[in-house]
Amino acid sequence: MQNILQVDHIEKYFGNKGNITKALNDISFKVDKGEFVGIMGPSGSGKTTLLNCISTIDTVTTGHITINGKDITTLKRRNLEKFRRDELGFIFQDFNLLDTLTAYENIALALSIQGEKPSKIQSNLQEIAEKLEISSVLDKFPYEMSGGQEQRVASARAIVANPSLVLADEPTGALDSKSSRLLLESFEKLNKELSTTILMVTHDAFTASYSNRILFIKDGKIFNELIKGNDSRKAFFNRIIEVITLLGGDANDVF
Ligand SMILES: Nc1ncnc2c1ncn2[C@@H]1O[C@H](COP(=O)(O)OP(=O)(O)OP(=O)(O)O)[C@@H](O)[C@H]1O
Repeated sequence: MQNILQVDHIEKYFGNKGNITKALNDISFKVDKGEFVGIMGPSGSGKTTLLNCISTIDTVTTGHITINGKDITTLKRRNLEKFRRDELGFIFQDFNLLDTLTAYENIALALSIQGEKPSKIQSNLQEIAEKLEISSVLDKFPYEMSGGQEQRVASARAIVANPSLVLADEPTGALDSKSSRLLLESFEKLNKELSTTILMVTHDAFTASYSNRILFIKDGKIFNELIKGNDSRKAFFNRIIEVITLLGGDANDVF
């Protein structure tokens, strides 16, 4: 199995002498191509910091992160932007679509920046729009769409250029339960049918239950890992709740 992400003994400190927060404290893990991995943990456990370091938005204090064979902790600043554009796709909680562009234009932007031919853009985009069930809203502006449609458009934008790794930060955070389910079913489809590799941070057990493996973080360390294996999503959900309960979390609003 091809390794897409390797995180090696990373640490991240904030602050300075006398007032240091160790946000990440010796974290190591790997993600192979085609995996759908969830990251869970209580508030302040380091999830966002970890995602920011992997997405090259922030830098680690020590350790290494390798994405698709490149050590991003040693990449020069001027190469980072190109690296992000070519290798990573981002899905945020608040969609981040451009208001003045239609859904089609928002998605196509990612490809036109890369210099793709218009005909190639159209065929890639149509295929992904069908998988995400947004073909009928491609001519609409963000204000004309539901939150769920906006997030599926944002997801199409994240994967249309076929990045090595898609990073999602609380992607269902702003969605109602029906839209969340639809979005997660599309993630499942993209992961199974296109082998899209997804790393998703969430505090929500239902959302996490769509992934195939979950890393639990507490106080900047990985303290548990759950693998879905042949479990149904419901059985996996129950196992996630067990871990959370074991840790003293509330099963309703998880962490
Ligand atoms: N820029 C910063 N400066 C100082 N401390 C920070 C900074 N960013 C994060 N921290 C601290 O690092 C720790 C981890 O924060 P992080 O935001 O990664 O947690 P999280 O698990 O994403 O939390 P949440 O679920 O609430 O978003 C916390 O103690 C936080 O206060």
